[in-house]
Amino acid sequence: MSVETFYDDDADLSIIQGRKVAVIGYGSQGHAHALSLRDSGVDVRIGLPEGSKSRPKAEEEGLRVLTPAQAAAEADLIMILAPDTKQAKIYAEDIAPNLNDGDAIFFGHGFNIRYDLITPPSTVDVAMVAPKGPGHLVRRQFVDGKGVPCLIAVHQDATGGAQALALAYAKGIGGSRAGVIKTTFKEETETDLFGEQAVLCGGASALVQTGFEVLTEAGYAPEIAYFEVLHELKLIVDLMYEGGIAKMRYSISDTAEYGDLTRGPRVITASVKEEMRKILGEIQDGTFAREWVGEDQAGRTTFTKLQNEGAQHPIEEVGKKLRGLMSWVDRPITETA
Ligand SMILES: NC(=O)C1=CN([C@@H]2O[C@H](COP(=O)(O)OP(=O)(O)OC[C@H]3O[C@@H](n4cnc5c(N)ncnc54)[C@H](OP(=O)(O)O)[C@@H]3O)[C@@H](O)[C@H]2O)C=CC1
Ligand SMILES: CC[C@](O)(C(C)=O)C(=O)O
Ligand SMILES: [Mg+2]
Ligand SMILES: [Mg+2]
Repeated sequence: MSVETFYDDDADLSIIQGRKVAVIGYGSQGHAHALSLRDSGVDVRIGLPEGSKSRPKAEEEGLRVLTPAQAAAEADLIMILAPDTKQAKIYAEDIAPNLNDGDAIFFGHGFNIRYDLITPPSTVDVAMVAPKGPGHLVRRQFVDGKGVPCLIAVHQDATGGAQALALAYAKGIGGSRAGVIKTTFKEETETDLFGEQAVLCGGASALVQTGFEVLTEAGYAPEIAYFEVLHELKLIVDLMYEGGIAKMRYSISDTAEYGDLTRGPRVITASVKEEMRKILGEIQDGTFAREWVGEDQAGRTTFTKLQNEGAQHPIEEVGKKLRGLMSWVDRPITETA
C-alpha cells in the first residue's frame, strides 16, 4: 500500500497523557473526543461560550467546562471541534491571544487550514486527527472496545513532535485500534467534502428519496417502499462494510445480482459521473468553501429552507412510524452525549 498506516503499537499514549487538552465544542465529534480522551487518562477541559446548549451535556458527564478563551489559555493542546464556519472567529478571538510557543492546535477536519481561513503562528504545532465516521459512532465504537479509522496530518511541526502527538491523540479516541492513515490537510479536506457531498450524504440521500418517490408515485405502499429503499440499505451496506461489494453480491440472489450489474449503471450514468467531477472541481478550486462560508454569514437562509424541505419529505413520516415498532432500531443519537 502506498499510504502509511499506524496501529496501537505505533502510538505512545503517554505523550497525550502529558498534555493539557482543550476540546473546543461539545457536539458530535467534541463529545466523542472529550469523553474518550478522558477515559484514556488524558487531562481534558471543554471550551464553550456562556449559554451554549452543549454546556449541560458536558457538565452532566463531569467534565470541566470553561469559556473557549479560558480553555485555550489553560491548555497546551487545543482541538477545535466547533462548526467549520465558526472556527475562524473562535480562533481569532479566543485561541490566538492565548497561544504560547510550543502549543498545539488540532483540527478534526482540514477546512479552515486548506482554505486559508486560519493561519496559526509558526511557533505552534498544527495537526489534524480526523475520524472517518460520525462522532456518535466514534464514541460508541470506543466504548465497545473498537475504533473508527482516523486520518492524521501535520501542517506545521514547530516542536518536532507533532506527528507523535497526533498519533497519541488518535490512540486516545480509539482510532489506532482500527488504523490511522497519514495524509495532508489538502487531501483530507477535498476527499472528505467529496465523499459527503457526492456519495455518503448527498448521493445516498438523493438516491433513497428518489427511489421512494418512484415507488409511491407508482401506487406502492409507503411502508413497503420505505423498507425497500431505506431500511434494507443498511443491511446491504453492512455486507459491503464487512467484505466489500463482492461479499454483498455473494449474499444476494442471482436475480438481484443480475439486476445490480445491468441496471446499476443505468441509474449512475456517465452524466452522473460527470456531475461528480464538477462537484470535485468546485471543492478543489474553493467555490464550495466560498459558497458555504457566504451562506453561513448571510444567515443560512437557503440551508434552513432545504433542511426543512428534507425533514418534510414523506419518507420521514413513514420511517418514524416504522422505526417506532422496532425498539432496536430507534436508538437515540444523544445516548452517547
Ligand atoms: N459530525 C461529524 O461526525 C464529523 C465532524 N468533523 C469535523 O468536526 C468539527 C465539528 O463538527 P461537529 O462535531 O459536526 O459539530 P456540531 O455541530 O455537532 O457541534 C458543534 C459544537 O460547537 C459548539 N460551538 C458553537 N459555537 C461555538 C463557539 N463560538 N465556541 C465554542 N464552541 C462552539 C456547539 O455548541 P452549541 O450546542 O451551543 O451550538 C457544539 O457543541 C468540524 O470541523 C467537522 O467538519 C469531522 C468528522 C466527522
Ligand atoms: C460523512 C460526513 C462527515 O464527513 C463525517 C461524519 O465524516 C461529516 O462532516 O460529518
Ligand atoms: Mg468525514
Ligand atoms: Mg466532513
